[in-house]
Amino acid sequence: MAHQNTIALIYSSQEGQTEKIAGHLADYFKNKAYPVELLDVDDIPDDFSADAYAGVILGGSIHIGRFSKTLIRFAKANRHALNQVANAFFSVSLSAAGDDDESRQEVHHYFDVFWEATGWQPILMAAFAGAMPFSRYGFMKRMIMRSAGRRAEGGEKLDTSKDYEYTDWASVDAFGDHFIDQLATRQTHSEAPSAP
Ligand SMILES: Cc1cc2nc3c(=O)[nH]c(=O)nc-3n(C[C@H](O)[C@H](O)[C@H](O)COP(=O)(O)O)c2cc1C
Repeated sequence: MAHQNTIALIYSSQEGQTEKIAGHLADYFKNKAYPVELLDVDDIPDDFSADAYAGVILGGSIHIGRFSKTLIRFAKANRHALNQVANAFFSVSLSAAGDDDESRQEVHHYFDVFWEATGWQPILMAAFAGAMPFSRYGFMKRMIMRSAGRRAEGGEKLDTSKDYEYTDWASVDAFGDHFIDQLATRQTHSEAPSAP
């Protein structure tokens, strides 16, 4: 059983950017003296219990319009326990790097799909811009991301010999601060004396 002060940070990542963001958040919380458990959703132990933690954050990336099946399954199975503790969700996608209406609609659509598939409405949510690590892509991913990348980089400027990162780390830190606020509010409420 985890210590009651611990934050569980659970991520699903294909090329490493969501894992990097989750790792960044873990360091951010540790620097503020919160114990953290960083877990890949694919390696979650069977006896995992969300309500053994002070709070749980889930993070997942989008590939071809979808979050990973394991992440969806996990959020759906644990949705009631997640609501018993401080909770948050973040998505990672290339759409979140765009500042046009189409990109914003895509980001909202991904959240809608997540809610519909899991039945879980997290208290705190954020959409972070991801990355295009061309050096990590095989043939198929390179082909897919070449056209998506042209949109992100403005046409022919795209250089597929480079890795691109769009994550705004200040907004990741701000998300961490909002989560700490939520933890503090819950703690205050649970410590408050009950009404006579
Ligand atoms: C094959 C592939 C498909 C993708 N499809 C989408 C997509 O449909 N929408 C989107 O916004 N981003 C898409 N992306 C971008 C990823 O969400 C982005 O690269 C993110 O940083 C990946 O995070 P991860 O490394 O944690 O898996 C795609 C990336 C790849 C490689």
